[in-house]
Amino acid sequence: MTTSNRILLGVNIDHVATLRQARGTRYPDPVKAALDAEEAGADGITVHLREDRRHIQERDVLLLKDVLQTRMNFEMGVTEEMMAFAERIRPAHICLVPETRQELTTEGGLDVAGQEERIKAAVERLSKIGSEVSLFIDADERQIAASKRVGAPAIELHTGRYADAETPTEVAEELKRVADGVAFGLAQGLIVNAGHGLHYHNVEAVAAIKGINELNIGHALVAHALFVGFKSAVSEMKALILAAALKG
Ligand SMILES: CC(=O)[C@@H](O)[C@H](O)COP(=O)(O)O
Ligand SMILES: NCC(=O)COP(=O)(O)O
Repeated sequence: MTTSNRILLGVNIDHVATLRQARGTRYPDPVKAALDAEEAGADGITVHLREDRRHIQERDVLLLKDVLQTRMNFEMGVTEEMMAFAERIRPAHICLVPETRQELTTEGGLDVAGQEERIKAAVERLSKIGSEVSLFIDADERQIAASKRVGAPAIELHTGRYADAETPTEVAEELKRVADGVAFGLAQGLIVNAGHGLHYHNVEAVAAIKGINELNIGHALVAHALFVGFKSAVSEMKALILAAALKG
């Protein structure tokens, strides 16, 4: 199997909206952040419309749909409300994620293997609107094989455990888990993306894994943007991942 050195950067703008929602203001506008990200080299824009609306709002998604020059990756829980909204906006990409209201962040991957019929129905329904559907899962062969069986063309491997690993041994183990997941996903004929918890100090090892199509990165990028501006934060991240992919 041949794999290229090309790797894409999807910029997740959720946490620009988190700052706005903290005060109920009109600023900072995630739509402005998305346009700046595109100018700085983002290959796509990711938004997660959470059931509790803690950050991104419908208004953001509707505006982005009209103004993005690249493509939207719409992250959503598998609920009727979200399915109907996705059918209305028809994003280029949809990533199905697990969601619980109380969680601090997305704490693990979607259990595709444990609910194949339900996820298969969702993938079929969303594929009909022309969206490329991916499943946000742990780097686990059982979940990857199930993702293939339910007909998803793509997966996004959750890198949170790698990002949270503390000792060098844990980091190496978690990185290997992601790399093995990428290889297994590619062998199944899936498009393999990855993301969650990646930042300027841990991203290179993941970007160096051969065959990853896209990394979705948000929280660290928004945090860095506070100090260097959104465009610089995106272009620095893009340069890092491209260099790592070329070396890897
Ligand atoms: C699914 C995913 O990994 C991201 O969309 C992430 O969920 C965004 O941030 P929060 O989990 O903090 O809402
Ligand atoms: N799917 C992962 C994502 O979009 C970004 O996650 P994070 O960088 O905000 O942790």
